[in-house]
Amino acid sequence: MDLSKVSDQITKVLVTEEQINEKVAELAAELDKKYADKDVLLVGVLKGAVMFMADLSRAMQIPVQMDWMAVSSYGSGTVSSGVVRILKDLDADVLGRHVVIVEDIIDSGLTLSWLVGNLEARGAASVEVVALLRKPAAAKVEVNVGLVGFDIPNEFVVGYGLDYAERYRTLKGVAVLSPAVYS
Ligand SMILES: O=P(O)(O)OC[C@H]1O[C@H](OP(=O)(O)OP(=O)(O)O)[C@H](O)[C@@H]1O
Ligand code: HPA
Ligand SMILES: [Mg+2]
Repeated sequence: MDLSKVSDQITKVLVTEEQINEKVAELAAELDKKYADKDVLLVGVLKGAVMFMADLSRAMQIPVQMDWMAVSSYGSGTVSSGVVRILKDLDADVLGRHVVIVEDIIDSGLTLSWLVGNLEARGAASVEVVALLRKPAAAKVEVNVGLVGFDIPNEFVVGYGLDYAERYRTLKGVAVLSPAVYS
């Protein structure tokens, strides 16, 4: 859906569809170079990373496999609970494989720091993170991120996979949600 359809529910467009496309191509090229001769498993974090995973994986020119995990720390609110739950685990065994976690956003960092530790503990050969968005001012824990698309301000955003109470995921760009929608 075009951002213009919800102009009354957002305060600012942060990243346009065009900017996302350009950045996804850049990130894919970097991953192609880095993992040229490696057996790569892209791990998408449901549901937010669905759009990013679909675009990033197709922009890559090396063969990769995809798998998915669903973890949740937000529920229907706008602040992380800090408690990470596995809602759906991987189908693949990551032992000895090069894992690239594909995330839509690093906010507090709690989800990813937990996830990186979890996959390392399963014996992955390497675990790297590629995130489209990051909120540096919201970090509660440091996450060692390999690649980041855009650093954004500490405001609640929606679109390109990111939701508020399961809405707005299908927007083509990323925008700041008007506080009037959730207060
Ligand atoms: O850095 P953090 O503060 O941990 O926040 C980031 C995580 O929160 C969101 O997921 P959410 O739990 O909302 O699930 P969803 O992807 O299904 O919307 C987002 O997709 C990240 O996975
Ligand atoms: O700003 C956000 N928007 C939507 N989902 C999120 N999950 C973490 N941060 C965000
Ligand atoms: Mg969410």
